[in-house]
Amino acid sequence: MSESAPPPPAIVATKLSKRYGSGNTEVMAMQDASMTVASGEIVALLGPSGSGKSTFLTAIGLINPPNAGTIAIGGTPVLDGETARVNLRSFRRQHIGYVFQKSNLIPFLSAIENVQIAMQLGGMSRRTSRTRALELMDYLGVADRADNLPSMLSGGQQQRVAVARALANRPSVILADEPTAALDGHRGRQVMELFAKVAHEQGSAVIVVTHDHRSLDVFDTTYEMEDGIITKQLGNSLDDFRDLNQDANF
Ligand SMILES: Nc1ncnc2c1ncn2[C@@H]1O[C@H](COP(=O)(O)OP(=O)(O)OP(=O)(O)O)[C@@H](O)[C@H]1O
Repeated sequence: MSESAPPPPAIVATKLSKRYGSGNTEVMAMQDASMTVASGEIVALLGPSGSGKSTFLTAIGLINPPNAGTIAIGGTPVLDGETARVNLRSFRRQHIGYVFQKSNLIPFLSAIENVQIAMQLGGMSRRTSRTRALELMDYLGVADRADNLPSMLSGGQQQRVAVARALANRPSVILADEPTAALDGHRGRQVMELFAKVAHEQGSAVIVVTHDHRSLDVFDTTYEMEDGIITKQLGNSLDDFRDLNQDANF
């Protein structure tokens, strides 16, 4: 029996750089930032304010292209510097789920309609999208609030609905920018555990930007960003311990 090639990593970001402004207002927000994330892996990106985390995440999310570097998602080259290799809007809708710091739910739609709309934009019928939205909301523990407006939900419930919306189109990549910033420690941890569950059970690659060091144990790998530069910290995976042992000449 011939061995089949391993699947490509879900995310390969190579040497991403981004400059804002010019002359004396120039800021080098990201410099040669690289990261590879496997399907089913959940990664934390830490770093002080202004270190470039959102710049990196929005580049991977195909919202804010880098000036230089390449991004491949699931083996497909999508960005080469500022040049798009695919239709970014439809690629993003199909493959990437994005969760912002605030839930950004549409205030005049019910919770379930907020989830459905992500699928209906992709052409799914109202009825099918309602069934899937209910399943997702059940998975996330907010099905009982499906018909409430966002203003009637707690911050944690709103963030769960936002996560359901991000998961709606079964993205292979989920990106979350400080998703627990508005939540207390307990609810914040619940949301982080949810992301880990989605990564490990559904095989999505998940990157979470966070300042919350209390939930770091849910992540497989931790990266730190400082002055636009990313470095990998020791992960929890076997490979990292193997690497460490090799470094120490065991
Ligand atoms: N649109 C922009 N125009 C000019 N400068 C920007 C822009 N966006 C970000 N910057 C600058 O780029 C640098 C990196 O910002 P970024 O928002 O990526 O950092 P961050 O690590 O996400 O910060 P925080 O944790 O405070 O959200 C900062 O110096 C910031 O002021």
